[in-house]
Amino acid sequence: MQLFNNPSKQDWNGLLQRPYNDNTAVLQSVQSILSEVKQNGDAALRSLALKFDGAELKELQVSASEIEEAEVLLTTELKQAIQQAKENIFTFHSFQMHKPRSVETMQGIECWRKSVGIEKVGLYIPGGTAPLFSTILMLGIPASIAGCKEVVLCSPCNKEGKLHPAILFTANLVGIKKIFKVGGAQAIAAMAYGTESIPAVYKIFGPGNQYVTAAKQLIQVSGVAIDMPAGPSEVCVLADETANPAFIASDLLSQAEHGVDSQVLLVSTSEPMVQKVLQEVKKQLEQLPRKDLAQKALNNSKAIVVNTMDDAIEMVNEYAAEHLIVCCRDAEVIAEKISNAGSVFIGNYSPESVGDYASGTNHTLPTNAFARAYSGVSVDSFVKKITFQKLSKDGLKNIAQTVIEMAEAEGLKAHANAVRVRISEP
Ligand SMILES: NC(=O)c1ccc[n+]([C@@H]2O[C@H](COP(=O)([O-])OP(=O)(O)OC[C@H]3O[C@@H](n4cnc5c(N)ncnc54)[C@H](O)[C@@H]3O)[C@@H](O)[C@H]2O)c1
Ligand SMILES: N[C@H](CO)Cc1c[nH]c[nH+]1
Ligand SMILES: [Zn+2]
Repeated sequence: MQLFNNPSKQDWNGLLQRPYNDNTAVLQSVQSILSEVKQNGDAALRSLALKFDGAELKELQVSASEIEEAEVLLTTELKQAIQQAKENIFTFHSFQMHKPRSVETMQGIECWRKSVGIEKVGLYIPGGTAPLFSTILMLGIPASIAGCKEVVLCSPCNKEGKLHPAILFTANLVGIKKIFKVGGAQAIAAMAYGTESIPAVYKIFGPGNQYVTAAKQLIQVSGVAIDMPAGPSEVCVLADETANPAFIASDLLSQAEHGVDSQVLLVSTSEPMVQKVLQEVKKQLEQLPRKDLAQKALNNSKAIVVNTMDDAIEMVNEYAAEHLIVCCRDAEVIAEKISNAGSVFIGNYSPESVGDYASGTNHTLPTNAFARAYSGVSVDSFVKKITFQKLSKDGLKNIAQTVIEMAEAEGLKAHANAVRVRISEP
């Protein structure tokens, strides 16, 4: 992790760049994967599974017996943990569903809006470097609360052509039956275009590596919606001299261990504090089984010291991190000043890992500064909001002149007539 001391504001933009900003090569190879799947369907999926996952697949869909067998392969403790996480995530997300409320905009004109679940959705569950079964809870629970009728799940298999039992157990727990052993950009293509085995969906959700994220961005031109670009994980920690260096180091490493393309950032007003964190990072890194991955991510990562807390807040807002941890005096007051972040963790006892797994909030979040404009996944992501209106005859009379005036000014006489014909009815 490189240390930068009081960089000038002109240098901020360069400093805050993500490591793999130029994804031209990734986009090109993903484009050819998308075309291959569009043309050759299941056959392309089999050959890409061999190429990227080393697996020779006969059936792409997980069978009912594979799902049943998975349950006995997990410990009771893990099943209980998944169940607890499910309950918290359900509690947080069920509060996001609103009952339609009708508003009378003028006398006799009633308008309302209703949320309707998207009928067919596809969930991508990352599995290249770790089987992220927690992501199934993050996507499957809001999909079920929203009332999505058809849910398709894709995740890459191992060399033996199998999905991790925790993926199968968790999918079954949230009621997902259509599970496919397909990963990477090819999974996104399959859910967008449909193949002989995999049904096409209307919207695709879920995080993934650079290939998966590029594929989600590219398939939008074919009319399929996506949740957001949720690429390689990142965390930014905002800390002053009151923070605990060991806690901060553990948070930075928790996201660095996701993969070589992750980035972590420490922004602080205290150089001595940053030095202590850097020492702690070295110490704690040695204990990690995924030390090599984390080390590569740390090579892309930065610790930045600034003069004032106002500068620090401005910097983290410009960076727009997927996750922001605020470990400062008056952390709650500072958190109120955050305008760009996927999810914020306040104070010394709110490590990001709790949001990754079990506190209740969603961990599928915008990366690569997309938090400036996108929100993380929620029940809203799985619904369309349809507006309705009903006018009485008197209501139409009340608004008639307004509409006729405006329609005629736009030169659209037929629009005006649709009102006139009704109010002139005897
Ligand atoms: N933003 C979020 O909300 C969020 C949440 C969880 C995880 N993540 C991120 O998801 C990512 C998961 O990545 P992963 O790699 O472990 O799993 P993954 O499932 O996203 O990707 C694995 C697949 O990538 C494809 N692939 C690998 N190398 C390729 C190449 N050279 N060309 C084309 N395709 C290739 C293969 O098909 C492989 O099956 C991590 O970066 C993690 O940080 C993000
Ligand atoms: N930190 C990831 C989101 O960027 C989510 C996750 C899943 N498992 C562990 N972490
Ligand atoms: Zn994580």
